[in-house]
Amino acid sequence: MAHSYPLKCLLVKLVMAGDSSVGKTSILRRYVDDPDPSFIATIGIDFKIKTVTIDETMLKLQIWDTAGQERFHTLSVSYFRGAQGFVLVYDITNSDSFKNIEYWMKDILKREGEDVEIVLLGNKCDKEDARIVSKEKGEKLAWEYGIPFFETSAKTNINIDQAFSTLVETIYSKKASLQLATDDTVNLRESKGKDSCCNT
Ligand SMILES: Nc1nc2c(ncn2[C@@H]2O[C@H](COP(=O)(O)OP(=O)(O)OP(=O)(O)O)[C@@H](O)[C@H]2O)c(=O)[nH]1
Repeated sequence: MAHSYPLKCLLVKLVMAGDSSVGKTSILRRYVDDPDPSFIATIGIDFKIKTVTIDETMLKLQIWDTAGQERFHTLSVSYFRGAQGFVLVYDITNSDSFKNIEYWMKDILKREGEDVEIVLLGNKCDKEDARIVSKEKGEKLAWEYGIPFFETSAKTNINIDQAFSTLVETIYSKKASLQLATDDTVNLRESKGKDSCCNT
């Protein structure tokens, strides 16, 4: 019987980052649509799995939802290690969360170097009346960092899929060539057939 599995399956680690209450968990829940989250209660770190297919390749996204509170900062950044992509979030109604993007960027680049993909999200764009950070400011900051930018709403489901798709497609296009040569060293794991990472 001809197998129906795609030829390749790659594991991609993504991390949600940004200040407390900007909406990281809400964005992730909206994207993954998973009512039964995996939760490591003792350390307060949550992750979810979502599988997407690009071309003939399955990508198993392991998305870590870190805590934005200052007291968890050291713990949160410890989960940055080995990530290929970051969803960096601020709240358009909270200017501090926008100012702190600079520090989150430094944390990411300091730990993971330049070889990561990052997407910047200005979340809660459904709250136009309470807006403090203009869309232009968000666009300008993202342009300075050379990363994609979206204004999103986890509440009304604006641009959530688009933001993740952009991030994942960029990772896929850049890593696809590397993976053949370096495999695990770029933390993209390929497997085939019955024990594939995507056949869970
Ligand atoms: N109006 C509106 N509210 C949102 C949106 N996203 C999240 N919220 C609300 O903002 C609050 C914080 O959301 P969370 O998803 O818990 O934020 P977080 O970034 O995960 O917070 P930490 O876990 O403390 O880091 C909750 O009350 C959400 O319902 C959005 O797009 N629009």
